Order: sequence, then structure tokens, then C-alpha cells
Amino acid sequence: MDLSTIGQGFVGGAQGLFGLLSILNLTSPKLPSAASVEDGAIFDYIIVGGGTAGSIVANRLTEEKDINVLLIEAGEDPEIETTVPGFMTFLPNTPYDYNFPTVNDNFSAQNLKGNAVRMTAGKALGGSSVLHHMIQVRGNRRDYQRWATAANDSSWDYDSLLPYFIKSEQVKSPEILNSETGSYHGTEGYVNMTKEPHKVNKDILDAFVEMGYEYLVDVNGNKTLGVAEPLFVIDDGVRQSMAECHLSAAKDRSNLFVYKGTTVTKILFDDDKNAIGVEIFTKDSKTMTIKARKEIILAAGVIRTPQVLMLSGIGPKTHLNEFNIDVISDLPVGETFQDHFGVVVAHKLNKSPILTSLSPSFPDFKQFPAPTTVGFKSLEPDATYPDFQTINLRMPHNSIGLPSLCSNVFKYKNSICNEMIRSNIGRDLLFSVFFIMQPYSRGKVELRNTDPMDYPSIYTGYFSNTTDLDNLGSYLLHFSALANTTYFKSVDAELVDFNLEDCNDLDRNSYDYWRCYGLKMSSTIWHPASTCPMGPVLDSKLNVRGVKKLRVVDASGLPSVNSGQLMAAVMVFAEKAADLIKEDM
Ligand SMILES: Cc1cc2nc3c(=O)[nH]c(=O)nc-3n(C[C@H](O)[C@H](O)[C@H](O)COP(=O)(O)OP(=O)(O)OC[C@H]3O[C@@H](n4cnc5c(N)ncnc54)[C@H](O)[C@@H]3O)c2cc1C
Repeated sequence: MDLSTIGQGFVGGAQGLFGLLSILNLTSPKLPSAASVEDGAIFDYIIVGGGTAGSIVANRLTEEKDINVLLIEAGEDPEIETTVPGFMTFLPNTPYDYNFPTVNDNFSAQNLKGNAVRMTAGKALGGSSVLHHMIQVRGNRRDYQRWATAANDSSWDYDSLLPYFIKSEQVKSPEILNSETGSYHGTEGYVNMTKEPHKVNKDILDAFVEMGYEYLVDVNGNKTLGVAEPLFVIDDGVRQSMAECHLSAAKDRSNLFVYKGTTVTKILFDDDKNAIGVEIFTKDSKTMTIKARKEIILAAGVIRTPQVLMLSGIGPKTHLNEFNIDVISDLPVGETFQDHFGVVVAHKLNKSPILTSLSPSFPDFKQFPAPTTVGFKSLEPDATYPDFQTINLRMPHNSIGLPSLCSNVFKYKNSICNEMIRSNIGRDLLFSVFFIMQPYSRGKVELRNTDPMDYPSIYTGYFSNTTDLDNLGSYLLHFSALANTTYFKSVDAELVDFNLEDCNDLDRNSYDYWRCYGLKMSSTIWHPASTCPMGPVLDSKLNVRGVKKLRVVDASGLPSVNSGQLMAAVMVFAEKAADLIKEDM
């Protein structure tokens, strides 16, 4: 029996229900109403993209009453179901997911449907923060030192950014606030954060401690190596998207105008290379021009920002010449794409009496879909930064969330998801998402054509540097010792064996098996970044090199990914960017 089809049925049913809910338009009263904008209208600032970074910048700039801001977003208000944390696994493949195809490299991601990654990304006010996985991990201080080095500007190092981390958040966990890491956190920011609530992770935490991980109350403080229960951007049962937190706060300001369902197709320049306006394509299929007196801030995300730049004449000269685009600034736009990529490893555990999809208290849709722990580890004995991370979800036996997690979120092929679902019948499953923190491999984003509504070509570049695959094999071999811990033995834990072609004949305890597994099970962890990075493309004030009055503020501007979850890095990037823009007002 093809068990995956049951999961697909659930997904289809849930998404059908979402369609009905959307008619009620339940999130709109919280968000800025839609502005009506005339062709040729002029604003002080235009922000392109009302996603994670764009929402933050819009809120911060409109704190200044003397200027006005137009925020242009290709999507609409996020639908009500996006605010419900437990619906997370049903959100990909909806009209508010770009679901960007990537190019099949015939090497990585071969056990995903279509033999290539589909890159989930939010198309709505709030952007990817309306459908992402809500785990908040800043990463390691070395990550931000790398940014400072790339930017040649020490104001991007961790100590300089710490006030922005604090400013951005409203942590509501007394356990963290009263701990030694309390001073690393804010309690007055816009983004509410609460700690993993389920309180059933002790066995799993103990197993990691036995493996040599240090138990931490908080991985966002002075120590970033260890195992912990994470912080989530969830408060009072509601996902804290950047629309929910930042745009709702700015909703009634008379200097914020939000143009929804409208795509920016091009940045317009005068003869002195000043960015003076944008060309837009509205939802009623009109092409119009909007002008900016002061600046344009591009925040269209890691795929669309390089596409808009290239279509506007900013990108690699030879590539733009192929499409007869006049070159305004010859820059390596799109050439340094980076992502976190990794695998899922699953262990069958015992049947926990308090965790069952069918019990009245679980799943609780107001929380993250499963009890969760996060682990950060290096194989170097004295390391101060992690080599890899695991996110461990304890899925209850017969979980209704597992099929959609496997098939709709990760998009593994039916053969993989069937085995996963079968293994969950009558047994809890530890579903571990496992990935390298600082991969060497880089991909690229290129134009496919000059149609701004079409997708560009995305080459993920996973394992293009084979050191990543060699390292992944070593890290996974180390991780496989989890099965030998006291708790795992006590419940006769079993690794789920997916019968992977080419790996099948290898000894399950060997490096060769785990290297093979790493390649065959590879998937994105949805942290694409660095297509227009500070350094080669942006200066340290985030201005696009070679032109004036144009900045980039989103994940594309990060020089590299952080050793954690990317949104924390995007949030701090946007908070600092807003201050940089204000300094030049
Ligand atoms: C499935 C998934 C799970 C994730 N899980 C986590 C997690 O658990 N924790 C974490 O920290 N991070 C997570 N992330 C990563 C994080 O969500 C992203 O890194 C971050 O939200 C990116 O922010 P951004 O501002 O760069 O882009 P986005 O938030 O994607 O915003 C870009 C916006 O620009 C709009 N836009 C695009 N083109 C145009 C145009 N031409 N004109 C007008 N508007 C345009 C888009 O519609 C979108 O709203 C996850 C991401 C995904 C996709």
C-alpha cells in the first residue's frame, strides 16, 4: 500500500480547508490596508518586498514622521492558517509559496520528488516568515566575525550586533531570562519568543549529553555548542511572522503605504546612475512607474533580488550581454549562492503514552508540531563553534503530521516517506534534521530569460566542494552512535533504513555508508543566502556598488549563512540596515 498517498490526502484536505478560510480574510484587520497608488507617484523611500527584512525596515523607517515609505509586495496578506503554528507542514505548495524549482544536477537531492530541490519561499506580507519553521537560533560569534571581515567593517561583528539582537526580540521565557544568558536577550522588541513547551524531551536530552553534548538552557547566549530545547517565534499560540510583529505595529501610521499583489520588475536609473524609481506590474496587469526621492531598498529575497538587479542592468557583464541587457554596474550578482543542506535521519523509539496524535491534548495546533530539541557539535575537542546541527522532532506514534512533514515539507519520494510512515506505526519516531553549519559549496542564480514574472535558474551547488560530502559522512557516522546511548538501547531504538540504492551493501556502521547516505538523502534546510553579498556586491552600508541610492536588505546581502537558523541573522541585518538608512536621511 502506498502510505504516502494518505499523507498527500491529508495535505490536500487541509489545503482545501485553507481555501475556504481565505474567503473570510481574517488576517487583514491586523495589517496595513492596501494603498491605492497612481502611475508616476513619488515617495521618499520605496521598499521592494514586504517579507522578513522588508517588514522590519518598513516599520523602523516609518518611526520617522517626516518621511514617507511605499512598501511594494508581490503577495497579499498572509492567510489565517499561516498564523497557526501546528499547520506548518501544510503550508508549502500553497499559492503563497513560490516553490521555486532548482536545476537537477543529477548528483544531489536525487531522492526528492523531481530529483531536485523545490525551494519553498513565502509570497505574502511577512514573506518567508509566514511559512518558515519558527526556530530561533542566532548562530556563533564567528559567523558575524566573517561578515565583518567580508564587509571590512568591524561594526558587523557579534559584539556590535548584540544590541540589535536584543532590540529585535521580546523573549518570554523566565527560564532563559533568569539564566546566565539572560543579559543576551531583549524583552521589549517586536518579535515575541517562547521556549519549547512540551516538557517531554528529557530522555532525548540525556542521550545527547551521554554523547558528549553539554546541556544548555539557551543556545543564543555565550555558548553555542551543546543541546537544548529551542526558542520559537510563537506567542500565545500564534506564529510571530514579521507581518504579525512589525507591519501590524506600523499599521496605522499615515506615512506608511503598502501596495499589495504588485511586482517590481525593474529599478530605474538616471544618467548619473542614481536609482530614481521602479517599474511595477500590478495585479490588474498594469505597468506603471513609481518614483523615489531618497532611496530604493531592495528586499525581494535571495532569489528575486538578484533577478531584479540583473534585469535592471546590475550583474555579471558577460551574463547580461547574453540577454542584451545594458550593463549599469558589472558585479558578481547571483554567483555566490549558499544554503544549508543536509539530511533526515530517523530512529524508531518506544511508544510514549503521553504523545499520540489521537489524544485530545496532542497535537496542539497552537504549538510547534512536535516536541523538539536542537544540538550543535564539533568533532574538534576544543572547538568554540559547531560543525553541524541537528533538529530533533519527537513525532508521536501514528503521527498525522509525519506524512506531510516527509512528503510536503521535505518532498522526499514516496519510497522514502512510505518507509518513514511504516516505521511510525505504533512507535514514536525521532525525526532528526541534520546539516553542516558552514558549507564550502556555493551555487548560483542566473537569468533564464528577461521575463520578470518567470523564475530564474537556481543551481544549488550542493556538494560542489566535495569536502562537504566527506565532512557530512564523518559527522553522520558520529551521530549514528546515538543508537548506543542508554535511553536508545532501553527502548530498542532502531534506525529507519530507507534501502538507498548504492548504499545498501555498505556496513551501516561505516563512514562509507554515512557518506553515501548523506548524498542520497540530501535536501535543502531552506536557508538560502548570499546572492548579493556584502563585500563584492554591497558596501558595508549595504549600498549596491557602482550605483547610488540603491541598497539591498534581505538574505541575499548576507556574506554567509549563520551557524543556526537564518531568520535571526536576517532580522539583525535588517535592524542594523534601518539605522544605516536613518543615518543618511
Ligand atoms: C520552509 C522554510 C523554513 C524555514 N525555517 C526557518 C526557521 O525555523 N528558523 C529560521 O530562523 N529561519 C527559517 N527559514 C529561513 C528564513 O525564513 C528566511 O531566511 C528569511 O525569512 C528570509 O527573509 P528575506 O527578507 O530575505 O526574504 P523573504 O522573507 O522571503 O521576503 C521576500 C519578499 O519579497 C517579495 N517579493 C519578491 N519579489 C518581489 C518583487 N519583484 N516585487 C515585490 N515583492 C517581491 C516576496 O513575495 C516576499 O514577500 C526558513 C525558510 C523556509 C522557506
